[in-house]
Amino acid sequence: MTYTIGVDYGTLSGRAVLVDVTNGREVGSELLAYPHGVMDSTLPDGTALGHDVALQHPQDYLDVLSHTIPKLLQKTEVSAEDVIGLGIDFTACTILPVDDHGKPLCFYEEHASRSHSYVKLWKHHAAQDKANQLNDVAEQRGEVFLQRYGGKISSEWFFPKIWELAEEAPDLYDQMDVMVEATDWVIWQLTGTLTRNACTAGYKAIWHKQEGFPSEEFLKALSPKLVNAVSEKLRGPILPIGEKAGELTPEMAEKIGLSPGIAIAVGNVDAHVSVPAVGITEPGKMLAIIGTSTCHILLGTEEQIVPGMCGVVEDGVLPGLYGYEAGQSCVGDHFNWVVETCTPASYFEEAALEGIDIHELLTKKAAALAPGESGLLALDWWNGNRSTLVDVDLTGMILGMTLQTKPEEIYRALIEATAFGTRTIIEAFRTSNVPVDEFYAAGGIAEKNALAMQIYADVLNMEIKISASSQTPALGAAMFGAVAAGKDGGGYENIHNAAAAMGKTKPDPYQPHASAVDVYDALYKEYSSLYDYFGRGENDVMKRLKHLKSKSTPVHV
Ligand SMILES: Nc1ncnc2c1ncn2[C@@H]1O[C@H](COP(=O)(O)OP(=O)(O)O)[C@@H](O)[C@H]1O
Ligand SMILES: O=C(CO)[C@@H](O)[C@@H](O)COP(=O)(O)O
Repeated sequence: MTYTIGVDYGTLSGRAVLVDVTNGREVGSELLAYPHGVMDSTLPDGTALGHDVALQHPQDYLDVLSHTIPKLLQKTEVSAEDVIGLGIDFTACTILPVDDHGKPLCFYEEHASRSHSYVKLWKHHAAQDKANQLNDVAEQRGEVFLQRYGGKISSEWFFPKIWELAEEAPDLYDQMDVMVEATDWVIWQLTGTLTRNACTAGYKAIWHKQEGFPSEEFLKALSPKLVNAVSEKLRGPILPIGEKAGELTPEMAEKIGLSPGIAIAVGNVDAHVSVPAVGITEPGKMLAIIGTSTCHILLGTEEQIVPGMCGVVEDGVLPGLYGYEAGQSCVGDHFNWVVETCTPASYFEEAALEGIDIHELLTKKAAALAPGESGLLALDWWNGNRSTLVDVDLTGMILGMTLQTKPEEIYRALIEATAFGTRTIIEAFRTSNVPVDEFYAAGGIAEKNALAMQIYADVLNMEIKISASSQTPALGAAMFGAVAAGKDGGGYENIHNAAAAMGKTKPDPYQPHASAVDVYDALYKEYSSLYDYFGRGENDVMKRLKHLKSKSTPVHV
């Protein structure tokens, strides 16, 4: 028997999964919640943090490896000699400043109380003003890269974050040797060598296989301080996803209980790594990872500009293909909002009596409604619109409320709105000559909510295949570990072969129901006209309301 390990670094915890190389069977898993969690109010020494700051401690990432892997082997009684490879995936853009030995600046005692020496987590939003300025400068200069990112660079990405560091802590900026994605930093610790991955370089740091990173002139136009941001601070070879980054060093092998010299895959990202885990290796098959928010990943054979996508990157998902990413900022978050804001105590009592979760109760009641029966139609912009409008200032809306409207009707209308949002994204790809012929879903909601998946099948008029794994990213990472080991090392020659043997979806995909498809076609037309009316400038009432809100002074009585 041979095994591979995938480690999935999420926002709050890291999970290692041991997988059988021959068939993708998940033999066991171990999780460690990050001891420092997300630091958004104070640093470990009590130093207070400002608004919109979200940091992490890199020691937690190393602790995940040294705590979970030895336990995993012990629990499953698998010998370290039988593990041939390891892959990881991470949230992104999650970056940290390090010295020339890869030591994070926050590990220096003298920097322990300086927020800029820590990891800036993907949802660190304190660089929004930098993102706004960057977008203005890029637009004025006619930078072509903007089109590849739906017209806007997000404050969550690399350049706004490094600019924030350069401006607010210039001495740390000078002291750091390189700024590195956490996924690449962990791989560096495992192999002893710095490599960067094409996925985060492309989607988060505006890198293009032919054009490279943004030019020095552009960086100088942002700030003279950033002129060396690419030549020095982003140094390091960029490897395509699917390659081997190196081999496990003896020191790390000792710490994490694996054999020295096993293959370590190039770093990867949680959404993108999931694609082969459901067996996708070719164009035309979209995977949606549906949870708190949704990421859509799709492969194509050519680089096309798709309005409002998050990015297109050659080799960014699988080698030899273009990977496209799009997304919806608010999905499960809406459903939670209904639970917390629109659901009376009697529903909670009923759920407790039935011994089910409140989401399950609302879903059960919503499932008893026919499509269109509630008379409601919603716009799913509770947290802005990521694709296709790329506008964080848009807000949500529910039309058709009456005195008879019930919580389960709102719950269902929001599920429908997220499905309409996904259909809008699919149509944007199709009209831009990027085919979407099949639809796959993974993530918490794909697994837990059958009604939501049936609604998606009906709204999209497509079969929906569900990932067979409840740990899809970790499975994907483990598969890349087996590919890094190679065929001669007991793994696979390439990710295509690994996906064929190890990737899986559940039997019995969701099928569209013809009668529901017709009703949803009619509702989608209405959704689209509201989408354009409120989202494309015909009526900017959402922005005017937001503006008024920001100007108003609260009245306290
Ligand atoms: N049964 C359910 N049906 C629909 N949404 C649910 C259900 N249970 C939890 N949720 C929502 O799913 C989201 C969590 O999704 P999950 O994939 O588990 O996590 P994450 O996206 O953070 O990785 C939360 O927003 C929660 O409100
Ligand atoms: O942005 C990406 C991927 O591009 C994610 O890593 C980031 O949104 C975090 O997602 P999760 O909260 O882990 O689902």
